[in-house]
Amino acid sequence: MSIAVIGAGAFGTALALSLAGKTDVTLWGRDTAWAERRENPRLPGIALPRSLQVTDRLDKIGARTILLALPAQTLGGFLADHAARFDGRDLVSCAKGIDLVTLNGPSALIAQACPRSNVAVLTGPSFAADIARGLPTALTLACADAATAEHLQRDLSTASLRLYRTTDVAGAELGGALKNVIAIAAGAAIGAGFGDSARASIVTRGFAEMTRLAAALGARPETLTGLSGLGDLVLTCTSDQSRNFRYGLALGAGDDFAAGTTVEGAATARAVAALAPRLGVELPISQLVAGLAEGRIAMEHALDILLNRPLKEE
Ligand SMILES: NC(=O)c1ccc[n+]([C@@H]2O[C@H](COP(=O)([O-])OP(=O)(O)OC[C@H]3O[C@@H](n4cnc5c(N)ncnc54)[C@H](O)[C@@H]3O)[C@@H](O)[C@H]2O)c1
Ligand SMILES: O=P(O)(O)OC[C@H](O)CO
Repeated sequence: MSIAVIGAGAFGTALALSLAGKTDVTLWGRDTAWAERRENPRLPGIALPRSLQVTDRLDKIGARTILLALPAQTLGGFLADHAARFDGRDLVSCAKGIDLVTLNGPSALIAQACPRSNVAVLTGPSFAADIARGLPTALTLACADAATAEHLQRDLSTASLRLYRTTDVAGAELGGALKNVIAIAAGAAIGAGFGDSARASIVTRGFAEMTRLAAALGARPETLTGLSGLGDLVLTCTSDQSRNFRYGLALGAGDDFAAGTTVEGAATARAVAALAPRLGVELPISQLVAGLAEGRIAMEHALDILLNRPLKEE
């Protein structure tokens, strides 16, 4: 068995490192100048073993199983250029977002570009640094084809990475994408000084939004209560390790935020705001995050917008 990881950011590198202890792994990045030092600046302080092959040449990727760990908004462009190379192999999406151009999730983009492939999703509560350090982590592996789900679950589990499987691709993928939006709102509440009670309300009402939207897009509600939904929501809304949460903190506090940081929830909020009226679902927190991210709504009006909505049953 051999595995390739496409995308040498923090997550792709962490997954490659974890799997390299078990099998033959090649990590592809568009910029691998760091490879000789065996330390990726996106994952500082983590030494990469010599056994992990790092390349910037896609023609070197021969593995049957490919993990795609690029940010969601860059995946469409990458597939437009390179999909033919991968069609027919097992392709595992590791991105957590909704594409702003098509309003599709990464798995649908991949399936459209590579119609002969089995497409799976690897998602769930996991910081790259935790995986890279070998800390215990549980993830969800979703694939509509049950046999492929089983073999990918086996192949991608390691001593510290425990995978659960499901055939609900939409549910698993949407949980991972939508929790990023709610994490921005949770961070904004903390950054603005609204307190932990406000954060708990946002997590709970945000989870209701995630479940509503996912159901409207064909997901099974129970998937949202699993690792990929509730599990990841809890992690991301409560940890300073999360870039989405930290971006929210900065929005709430009126601080600058480091440009170039991958914050999937900002674009995904805008995608969700575009989907909501089409699907006839109400998503006030997500729509507020979209407005904040676009600069259409000022933070000082955010609380009024949420609190002045009509009173209703829970
Ligand atoms: N970092 C984490 O803890 C973590 C955990 C779980 C899931 N994820 C998900 O993994 C995905 C990637 O996140 P990350 O943390 O690795 O991001 P990152 O910011 O660490 O790295 C992104 C990488 O993508 C590369 N890239 C960007 N555009 C590209 C393009 N067009 N072609 C080729 N390479 C390109 C960049 O060079 C960079 O190496 C996101 O969807 C994220 O939500 C991240
Ligand atoms: O740093 P974030 O906010 O992109 O979160 C990383 C992972 O998705 C957490 O599961």
